[in-house]
Amino acid sequence: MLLKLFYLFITFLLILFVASYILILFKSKRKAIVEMVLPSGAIVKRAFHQAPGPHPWPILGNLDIIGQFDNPFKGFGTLANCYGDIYSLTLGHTRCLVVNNLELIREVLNKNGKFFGGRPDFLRYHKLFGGDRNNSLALCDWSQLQQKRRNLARRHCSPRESSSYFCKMSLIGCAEADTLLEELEKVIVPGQPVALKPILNAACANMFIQYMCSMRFEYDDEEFKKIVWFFDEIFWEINQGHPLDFLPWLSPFYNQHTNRIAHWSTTIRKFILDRVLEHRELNIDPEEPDNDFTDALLKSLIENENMCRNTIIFMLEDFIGGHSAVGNLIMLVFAYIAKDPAIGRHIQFEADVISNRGERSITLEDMEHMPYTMATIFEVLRYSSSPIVPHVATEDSVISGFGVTKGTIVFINNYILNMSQESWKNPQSFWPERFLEEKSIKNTQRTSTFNDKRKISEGSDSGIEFEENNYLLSTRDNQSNLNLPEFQLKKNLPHFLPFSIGKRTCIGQNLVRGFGFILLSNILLHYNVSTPDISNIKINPASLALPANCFPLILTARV
Ligand code: HEM
Repeated sequence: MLLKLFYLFITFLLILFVASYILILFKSKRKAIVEMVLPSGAIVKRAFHQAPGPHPWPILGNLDIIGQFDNPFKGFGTLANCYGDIYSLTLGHTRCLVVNNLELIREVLNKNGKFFGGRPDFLRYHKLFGGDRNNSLALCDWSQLQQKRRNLARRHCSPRESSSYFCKMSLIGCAEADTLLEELEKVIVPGQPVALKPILNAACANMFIQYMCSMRFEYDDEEFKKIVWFFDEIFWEINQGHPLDFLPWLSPFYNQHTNRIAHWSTTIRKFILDRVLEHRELNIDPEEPDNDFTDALLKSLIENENMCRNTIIFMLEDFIGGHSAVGNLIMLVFAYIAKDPAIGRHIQFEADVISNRGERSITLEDMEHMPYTMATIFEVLRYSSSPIVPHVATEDSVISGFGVTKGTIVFINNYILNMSQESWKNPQSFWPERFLEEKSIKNTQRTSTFNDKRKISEGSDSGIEFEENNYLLSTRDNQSNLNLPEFQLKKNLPHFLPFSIGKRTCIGQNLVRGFGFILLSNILLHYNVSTPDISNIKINPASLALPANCFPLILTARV
């Protein structure tokens, strides 16, 4: 009897292996069928072979190869040496395409963006957004609702320099930075390391919540502290690969993990509902202009039949959650400063000059006069190469002559772009100066006001929205008097895509730069940052996320 069971089990496994292998081979051999328009105007269907790649195993596909690397994006780069800049992989049973150079990335995200608007169907994504990842702005597939949500969010959450939203961001950021400094004074014991990340994240969360919902929370509010921590856990989680993504049949073994993810996000949504929305819904006046993002969301409930109450709770979850990205980014800046104090001293030099040695807080208007500070933020973005959320082909298409079948996940390898010897001098070194250039005469002699800015990235497809820095002549004179170096941020680096390009580019990049700058500059204006033990600072390549419970730092008040 036992022997029979054993044979049955072996037969079952064999069938499973064979079925898996047939499915994998079928998916990898299938040609993409694409309609082409001939010069005569006639439309014909043509079949295209998929890009080559390593031969897949049953069940695992090529997960065995990727699993050998401490970071998948490093692995993608190594494989490019064997298979070229575009190649296919099979992860579990999912067909994937990896693109490794700028031209190909543009071809996917810009030229053919309409065919690659989907997102992967990972179980963890569903768990984070109430069982349906389409509730999330960043993890949903492209749709009309998404277009509407993006437009609404862009209006409020992508403040342009000339807008009133930008002034609002500056005021909120500076007020919260002052409160943070008071908070730090309370918790810092001279010479002792402090767990900075939760406090920094709380300050970022308050900046975001004030900007989007016109309210803030105390740093010792236990519920607030909890959701800030959970947001940070989610940011870490979402930046990690997980076996479940490609082997979803393992889910019974990861129940505890997925339940934990669901718990984090339901707790956050309950907080948003109880402590933010309920109070706001009572006070909404449809006749009054929008005061903030929450007003706009609540009004869209009345105006747009596609919107429902859940949609706006999820949108607030998504957008308030953006604060964790800023907190992690600034923690990373501090990590690099702790490793190389000269970087901190350069930023402090700029901060001292602009604020007349701390006589006033640093505001967003100072951003363009502190190019080294911004260059340091950009260098962290380059060096940590935040992965671009994978895209998915929504129909058969062609990239660089290779067929891409519907459902293929496309990995955009911006890590390889950021570490390329051709694009960057000594890419392995952390060197903010690479983002600076000497200010041209043309630029420094312009006479225009702070509000008179022309966006020069128009027509460029760089994900970074650069503004031309036109200083008032008087401001320039001040600058020379103050002896600031005549440098500016390099503009329009087409190979630098930290926020991606195309129709799903990041909506939060202006908030990142604005709030990130205010936090970094004001903290360094008042404190030196160091570490009790440099070996504690562990930074993963190709990741902007640090574990929620990460290294402490020593903050020493400047005299
Ligand atoms: C350092 C911080 C950040 C980095 C490096 C970053 C980077 C990115 C990248 C690479 C994408 C993917 C674009 C694509 O799929 O092609 C993205 C999407 C997105 N980001 Fe960010 N982001 C940051 C912070 C934020 C913040 C603070 C917010 C919100 C307040 C935000 C909101 C979004 C949204 C909504 C999307 C999805 C857009 C869509 O799929 O249509 N991000 N971000």
